Amino acid sequence: MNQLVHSGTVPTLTPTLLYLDDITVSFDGFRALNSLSLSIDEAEMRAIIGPNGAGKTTMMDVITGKTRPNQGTALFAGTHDLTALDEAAIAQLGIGRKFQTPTVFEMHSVEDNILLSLKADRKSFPTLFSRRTPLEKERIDALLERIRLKDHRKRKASELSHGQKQWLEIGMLLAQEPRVLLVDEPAAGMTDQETADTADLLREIAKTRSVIVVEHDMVFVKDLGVKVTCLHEGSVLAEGSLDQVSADERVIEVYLGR
Ligand SMILES: Nc1ncnc2c1ncn2[C@@H]1O[C@H](COP(=O)(O)OP(=O)(O)OP(=O)(O)O)[C@@H](O)[C@H]1O
Repeated sequence: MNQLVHSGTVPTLTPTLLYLDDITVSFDGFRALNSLSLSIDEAEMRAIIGPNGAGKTTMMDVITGKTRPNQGTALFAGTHDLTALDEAAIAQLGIGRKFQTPTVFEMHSVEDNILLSLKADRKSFPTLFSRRTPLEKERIDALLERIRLKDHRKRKASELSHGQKQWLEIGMLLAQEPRVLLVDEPAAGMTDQETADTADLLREIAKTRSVIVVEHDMVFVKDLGVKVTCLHEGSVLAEGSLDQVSADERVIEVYLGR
């Protein structure tokens, strides 16, 4: 959905999907988010960087309804007020979140993990033994291809490498057709090759969906090649290309170092 944004005197239509404005979250008086404003377009990938304690996780918690802000606006697709919805309702809207540690069904095969996610709205136990519809089979194949696990479909998830488990979980989230995917440090603990493949995977996903990636690995962020937002003390410190943000004196001071 497009959102009307007034730039100067001429209103223009921009495809804003996620709009945060003046978000503040206080924990016993300490502001984890301090008047944070940020907007993400439809099918945009954004990298969020910043020092420990900058508020990155708290921002994701606000978007997914885990934490309620004390003040501010959080709109999804121009109309849905995220501050008024619970986590389940927000997930239903199409906001998927991947935490840092992979959570897959270890004892099930790779393809059954995807199948369970396709059918997540039904009871999982009977569905594993029920026939796969041709449409389900087609979707599982497409997802396995996308997450680079087609040749591993029959293996137990527990046998996958750490990187492959991360991809599997991304595939499970994709099975739910999110409009935006929030991903927390996907490259942590991956080999160099897996890290490069993950950057490719996220770029492919971002052709049709928005992706927000929280990341500390600057090589990976460079590889993503997307707009970067640096948070500090709960607000946006700098925003732009990685080159612009990493040349910013304030970012160097609080995060990147000299
Ligand atoms: N439930 C809570 N109660 C009290 N303080 C909290 C709570 N959650 C977060 N904080 C504080 O809010 C600040 C922001 O934390 P947050 O986890 O959002 O930062 P971050 O940017 O994700 O950091 P990191 O890179 O270390 O994950 C930190 O100072 C943290 O200690």
